[in-house]
Amino acid sequence: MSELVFFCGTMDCGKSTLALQIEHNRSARGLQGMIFTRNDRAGQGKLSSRLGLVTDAVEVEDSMDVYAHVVDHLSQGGRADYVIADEAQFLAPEQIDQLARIVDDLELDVYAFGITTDFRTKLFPGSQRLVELADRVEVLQVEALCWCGARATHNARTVGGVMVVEGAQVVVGDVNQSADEIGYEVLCRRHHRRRMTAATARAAALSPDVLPVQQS
Ligand SMILES: Nc1ncnc2c1ncn2[C@@H]1O[C@H](COP(=O)(O)OP(=O)(O)O)[C@@H](O)[C@H]1O
Ligand SMILES: Cc1cn([C@H]2C[C@H](O)[C@@H](COP(=O)(O)O)O2)c(=O)[nH]c1=O
Repeated sequence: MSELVFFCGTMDCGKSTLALQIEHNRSARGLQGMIFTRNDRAGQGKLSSRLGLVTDAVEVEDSMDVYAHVVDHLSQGGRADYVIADEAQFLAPEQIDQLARIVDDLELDVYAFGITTDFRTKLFPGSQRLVELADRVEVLQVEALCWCGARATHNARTVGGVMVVEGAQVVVGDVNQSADEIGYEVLCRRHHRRRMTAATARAAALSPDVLPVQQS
């Protein structure tokens, strides 16, 4: 029975790497996948992992019907044995419904990968729809870590290392950006709630307020 699987986790936990591994293992056995992505950091029509691997993919545009795209491909004599959708949080809810239809009507496995929540801990609409529709939701096992060593569960947006809570939901970016750039950092819930990033924790530790007072 084919299924819709949502592989999720924080940023930088290995989702795209797993997508590329699934693609590699299936293509090594002669299967052919249809790979979708949207807004990958490597550019339009790319699925890339921080381990340096990258493959070509179909860029999902706003108005695209992903079900119709696969049907067109098949009806023109193309082959698709399974479907991968990376950065699935950026897909519209209707496009997630189209992925489910690929599973149900075309009987293809669909593997979707994405972060569940944004920098304000709110579900992305595409991820919400995946949680609602997926046959299985798998949380990635390679856990990203907060600066304190706890499992990172949330994504923070930063400017110069300082967490921000205002702004557009979608801003393509990466972890470990240099100062002044908009970047991201994964945090445990405790430190996300306290807005305490690695940089602000370091600054607080160095502050004279928290140094032991020398009595003479
Ligand atoms: N130099 C490195 N050596 C080993 N593993 C690395 C290295 N750089 C990144 N990684 C691994 O790659 C993961 C990020 O993979 P990626 O697929 O890009 O994540 P995601 O798609 O979830 O954002 C990191 O959590 C880490 O495990
Ligand atoms: C938290 C958050 C993230 N994004 C963007 C930043 C990246 O371009 C992607 C996540 O990619 P990854 O492969 O999982 O690292 O999402 C965003 O636009 N808005 C957010 O709130």
